[in-house]
Amino acid sequence: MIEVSNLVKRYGDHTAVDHLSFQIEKGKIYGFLGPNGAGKSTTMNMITGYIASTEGTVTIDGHDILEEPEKAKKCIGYLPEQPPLYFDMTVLEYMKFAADLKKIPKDKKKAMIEEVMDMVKITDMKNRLIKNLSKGYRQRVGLAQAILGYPEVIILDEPTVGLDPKQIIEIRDLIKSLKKKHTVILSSHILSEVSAVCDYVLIISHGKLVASDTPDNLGKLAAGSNNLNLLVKGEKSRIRQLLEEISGVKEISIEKKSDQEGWNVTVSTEENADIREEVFFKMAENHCPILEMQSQKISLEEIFLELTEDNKKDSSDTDNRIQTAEEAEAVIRESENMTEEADKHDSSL
Ligand SMILES: Nc1ncnc2c1ncn2[C@@H]1O[C@H](COP(=O)(O)OP(=O)(O)OP(=O)(O)O)[C@@H](O)[C@H]1O
Repeated sequence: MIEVSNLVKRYGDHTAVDHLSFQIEKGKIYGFLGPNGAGKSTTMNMITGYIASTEGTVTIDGHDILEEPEKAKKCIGYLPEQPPLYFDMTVLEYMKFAADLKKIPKDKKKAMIEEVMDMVKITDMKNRLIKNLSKGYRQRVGLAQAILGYPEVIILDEPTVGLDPKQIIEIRDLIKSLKKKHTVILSSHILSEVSAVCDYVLIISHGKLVASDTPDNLGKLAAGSNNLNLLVKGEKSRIRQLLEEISGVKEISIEKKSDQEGWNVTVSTEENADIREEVFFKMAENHCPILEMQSQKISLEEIFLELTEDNKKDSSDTDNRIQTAEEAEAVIRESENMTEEADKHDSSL
């Protein structure tokens, strides 16, 4: 569907996107994840033909975005980070304007606009000036123009930034529903967002692709290892010796906490090595009873932070935006009370 090959964007000496290559298949939701300044918007702007690449190519359904821009762009609906809205138009006027730009046939225009407005729930606001809408409704209008014409691919740059919790949930549900008929690419710097919505995640740091996989597989991808934590009774040296005999074991640490029976054992294993059963039988056969066993998976969050750590340290663009799921949730909780106020304000206008 989309093929990005060795894409590079340089601004003077600064390389914003550095030899990116990936493929996008039909009918999935892809998440472009990376810290601020990683190069997400620049990449999206090149995919959609908003800006030209320094090197590399983007083809959409076989059409090169620079050589056959009209044909390629016909397949794409784009919601940039700043929605391209005209504040002095009403929602309906803007939708008609967007439909004309997209050359939607006259006989289909009215029905399609009504259908799309209904889909993103802005029908009640159709006669309201865009400048009088809340941020959430403006975002929906931006989304409506991206969906208009039902392009095969819908590209959304940070679609939930600045929205309140209720609006975030609604927009996420809407994005998920788009998957039935469209391929969706969205960018975000919030990990919980991509793992909640996307089938496939591309992690970008310093303009480079540092990992790409399903959220599940990325979650399993340990940065070298997974840990198994045990509480075991028996002789310390014997426990160590037995564990050393198991293949896949990388490191063993054995400590005793004064207030408890048995040894606290942490075994770090190679990626994808599941040694739990072997540990259980070996310890049982050798009369070293296991009192507790817990396998510690490395979270997607830890992987994301590790893969993009340098970017966070170096980035001159780092601002006060939310970086982690915890921060996002704290903000969400804080702003929960504001949701109803915003809704009341909208319906009183
Ligand atoms: N027009 C430009 N001129 C010079 N540098 C630019 C320009 N646009 C972007 N950059 C730089 O390119 C890098 C990537 O920016 P980009 O906006 O693509 O990042 P991003 O991952 O989308 O971040 P954010 O989430 O903050 O938007 C940044 O260092 C940015 O300062």
